[in-house]
Amino acid sequence: MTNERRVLVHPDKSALAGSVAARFITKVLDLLDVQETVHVVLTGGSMGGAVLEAVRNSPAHTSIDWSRVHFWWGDERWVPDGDAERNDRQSREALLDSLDLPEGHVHPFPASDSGLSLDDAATAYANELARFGMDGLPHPVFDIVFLGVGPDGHIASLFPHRSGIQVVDRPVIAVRQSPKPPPERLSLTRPVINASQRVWLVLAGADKASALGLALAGASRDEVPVAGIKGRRRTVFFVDRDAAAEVPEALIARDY
Ligand SMILES: O=C(O)[C@H](O)[C@@H](O)[C@H](O)[C@H](O)COP(=O)(O)O
Repeated sequence: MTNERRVLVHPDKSALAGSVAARFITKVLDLLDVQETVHVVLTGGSMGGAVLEAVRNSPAHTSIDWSRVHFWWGDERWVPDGDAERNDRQSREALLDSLDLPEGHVHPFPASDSGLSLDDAATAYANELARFGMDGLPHPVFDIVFLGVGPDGHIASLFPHRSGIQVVDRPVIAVRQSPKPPPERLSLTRPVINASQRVWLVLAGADKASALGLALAGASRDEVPVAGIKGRRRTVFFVDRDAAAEVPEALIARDY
């Protein structure tokens, strides 16, 4: 079933993290058989870290030549470098610090103590994306984009009823007055995410059920931003039972 949205349901958070980690390892190995490098976008949020920890704890991850993998982020919180709130710090602690990665393959958003303004930081990240442009686009065509989903249906830092989810003329936006703290953030935009080969949304918990149900029932992206997300080849929602409570039965595949 190519390029259709699929929902894979797991019994609980830990099974979910383990299953996504196993699929990720297998997919990266398969991709590296047929292409030189793999570009992955990481996410903040609770499940983002849990999946990366499960990758680190899986002995199979050592079969990957990580020096051929690039890591980017879907969004970042505008706080100082090394702050515990930064998505990149969470990802580094969960996995990246334990890998042998060439420094130029890790692409964090600038931090609030970088000397750049928030707007200049957005431009700087757009320039970094452009250095790896593919298919005539000013950014990589990502192989795998991980996204968490907020209870309000936001993805990255694209929130309901805000202009960010409608932006199509830039790859990166500066976000102010975010409804989720901290108020200032940087985010990839929808066209960059949707140009990716695969979008893997990972979400757990009963507080996500309504957003997921609405998104799959055809809500607008303005109301529920995740509704506007679709990868070129695959869009998979990896969820636990609680998050799946309002998903139409016909869309569900159970991974247990
Ligand atoms: O900076 C952030 O917080 C995120 O990148 C955000 O988009 C997150 O992924 C969702 O809010 C889900 O977060 P939880 O899994 O913690 O609910």
